[in-house]
Amino acid sequence: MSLLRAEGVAKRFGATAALDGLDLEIAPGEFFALLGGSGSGKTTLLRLIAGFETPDAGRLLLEGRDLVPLPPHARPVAMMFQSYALFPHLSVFDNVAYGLRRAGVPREERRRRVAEALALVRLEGLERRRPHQLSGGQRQRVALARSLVVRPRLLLLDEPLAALDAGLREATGFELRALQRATGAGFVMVTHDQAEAMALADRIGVLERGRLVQVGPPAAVYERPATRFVAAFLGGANLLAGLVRADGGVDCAEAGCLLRPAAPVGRPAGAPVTLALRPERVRLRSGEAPADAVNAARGTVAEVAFRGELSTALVRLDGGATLRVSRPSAEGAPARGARVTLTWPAEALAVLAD
Ligand SMILES: Nc1ncnc2c1ncn2[C@@H]1O[C@H](COP(=O)(O)OP(=O)(O)OP(=O)(O)O)[C@@H](O)[C@H]1O
Repeated sequence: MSLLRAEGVAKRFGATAALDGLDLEIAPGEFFALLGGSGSGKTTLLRLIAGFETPDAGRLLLEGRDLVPLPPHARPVAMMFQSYALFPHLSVFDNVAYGLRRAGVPREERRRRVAEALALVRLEGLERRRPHQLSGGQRQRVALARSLVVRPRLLLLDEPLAALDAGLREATGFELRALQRATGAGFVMVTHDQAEAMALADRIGVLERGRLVQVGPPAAVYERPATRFVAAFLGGANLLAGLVRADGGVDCAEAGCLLRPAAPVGRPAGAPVTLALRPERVRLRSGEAPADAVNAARGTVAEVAFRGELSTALVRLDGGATLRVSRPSAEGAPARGARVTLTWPAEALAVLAD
């Protein structure tokens, strides 16, 4: 059975459809990341699952049980807010114990479970401190302990790493992953950071204007984006437009060559189609390709940007399109103005649905 099941969930605020008939299934123990731009409905979905909002239509089931009639505290769900929402006047211990006290858990058990939760997030010894006496990373861990101490079946995390320094984010991300495995709870994390979502989650879902436009394992969504929005949102794919030929190839004037994807295009001859091509799948070599090349375009290097491990080159193709090419900096950067040939494997071309 799925842990969480959302069926046709809709929520409007006045004229705004924050969620527009959303279907989603989360498996037990899954780490799921919801990605989307500002205002796409990410927080609204979390608030509906937690019970802070009521859906206008649709169903929300947790382990088969209807969540909607239950008040927030009766749901086996916890939510960690982006701001952490710690009580400033309470100690770390009392912040973490809060949910247990409200649920009427006896004092001894409360002590034991708070100690367990603080050990889980490695905060032993800081029980008596107040939130203002902690670092940002420690405050984040108090918020995590407070969410986990009630042993939720599902933990909702709204931008859990957003308030941390860049340096802390990676380490804290690994910790989140380990906590998720240790507790066995399902995690649903909201983020607008695509790299973070892909690094942490078993599956990601991309929200666009209140609809989930694609759901799948990070590598699958990244390699095979379904729409222009997903392609652009996840790491800036190159988009190439062309016309389908009778033999299944795609004439692409802006690339100045024939595109031949490995998978069937699935459109009739003469139909327009757009293909996505990831910058790191493009190979760059100096010199000219033959004029009738397939999956090989000629162009001139317009810009080169060093980005540490990788360098990105912008190559203006003779057909007019500009392609982003990224490759390990260790391979050496091409010179600006150099004539180059770009090639890519057929399976790197993903046909977009729109
Ligand atoms: N209480 C509310 N009253 C009116 N409009 C709201 C309310 N909550 C959300 N909205 C609107 O619903 C839409 C979705 O908002 P939501 O907060 O879910 O987006 P989000 O994806 O979490 O965005 P962000 O990344 O900026 O937090 C937005 O257009 C927002 O302005």
